[in-house]
Amino acid sequence: MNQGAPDGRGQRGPRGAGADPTRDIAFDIVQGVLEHRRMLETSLDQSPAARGADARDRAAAHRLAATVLRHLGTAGMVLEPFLKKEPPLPVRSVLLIGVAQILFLDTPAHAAVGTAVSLARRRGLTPFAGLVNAVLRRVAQAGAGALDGLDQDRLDVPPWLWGAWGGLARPIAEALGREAPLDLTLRPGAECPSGAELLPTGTARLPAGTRVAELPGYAEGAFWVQDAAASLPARLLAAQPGERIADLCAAPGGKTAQLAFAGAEVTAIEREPGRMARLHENLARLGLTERVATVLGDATTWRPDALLDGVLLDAPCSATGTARRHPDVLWIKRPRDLQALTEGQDRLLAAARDMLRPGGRLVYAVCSLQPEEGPERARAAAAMGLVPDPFSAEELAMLPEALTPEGWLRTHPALWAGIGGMDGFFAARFRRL
Ligand SMILES: C[S@@+](CC[C@H](N)C(=O)[O-])C[C@H]1O[C@@H](n2cnc3c(N)ncnc32)[C@H](O)[C@@H]1O
Repeated sequence: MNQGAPDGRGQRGPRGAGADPTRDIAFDIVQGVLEHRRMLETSLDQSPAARGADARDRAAAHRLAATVLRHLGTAGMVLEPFLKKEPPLPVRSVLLIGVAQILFLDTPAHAAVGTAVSLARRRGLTPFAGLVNAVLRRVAQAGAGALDGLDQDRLDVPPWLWGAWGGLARPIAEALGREAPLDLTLRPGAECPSGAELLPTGTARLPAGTRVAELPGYAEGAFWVQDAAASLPARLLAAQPGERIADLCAAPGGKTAQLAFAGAEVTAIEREPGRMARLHENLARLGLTERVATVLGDATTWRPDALLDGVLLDAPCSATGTARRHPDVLWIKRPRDLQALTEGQDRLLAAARDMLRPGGRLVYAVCSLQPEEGPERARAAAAMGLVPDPFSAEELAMLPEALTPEGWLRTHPALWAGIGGMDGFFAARFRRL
């Protein structure tokens, strides 16, 4: 029965002969990312094949599509010698799904080839079914040897990002080749879930692929999903009980929750209604609904009734620091996107400054590895009259490698590589005069 679906489940079954929701959904995702430059998650949500699919099929398709995107450059290079001319993009997507299964997932080669041919037929690509069969058979014959001599790290990162990451490019690329673990921030007093490793940040770490909603304690709000690095910016704002703090770009609310559990009076501002709904769900699950005020609106124009003690600005950014979890970002973002993002970051920085009382603190953070969104924005903030308030070695004693000479936080996926790495974050702290 096992036809080698990436989650080890059969291709056929109660859905009827020939049904293969995992690969159908994965195809929609890969096409959504490569053809329409839509994010992986958005492509999954919009996949016609995903409608009505069960959670396990969706999860398996997500993993398969993410594997394609994580190895996109390498998989393309593997196909190169076997293609006389460039096939149409949908055919290429079918081939990439086949290559990912043969070389990067434990799918038996005959199943990877056979299911790719069926996928091509179901997607109206029957004239190319022979090509798919022939090319993937040759890839399967070559096996791991197809990867000989390929610089996979280099191939799987677009050149503009490789250049921008400088000396860190290779270690980061190596780390991006691996799936990210599941990191959880525990509510105060909650126990570490069984089997989890407790990290120096206080984060509980579980293996990649763990389903959070199935963990005991999830429904009761004992923890929330938050990468180890993502837990640092809110902590570095050092919110005190009773302080008035705004979290300007709040959804889905991981940092809002940290601030609220620290005892601050938190106002969470979020512009997107759909994301605000997720923030509300998370606050409800964590029992924080009564303790956090929420505002659906634009943080560049919102102003508090009275000046604040602190502001956390977790600004929208290129999100290249999250590429381990979202390998699509590497292929969707373009250099020209940075300009609009940095202009938005500056508008938010200026708004944040104007919300603070004299002496009030601002932590600016981005989950980006790009210098334009990190150090260059910290300098722009200083030019706006915000006074740098460097992080100290004591504050970052659990992660001294992340403290820069300027007193900024700079994490990247190759830090803690031996225990699963972390997302790339930049953060800097300021005070208002
Ligand atoms: C990086 S995410 C925030 C993640 C969040 N801080 C957390 O830790 O869970 C950025 C969020 O800012 C929101 N956003 C972007 N521009 C905004 C604006 N001008 N005003 C309010 N929210 C905004 C986006 O919709 C998105 O939900």
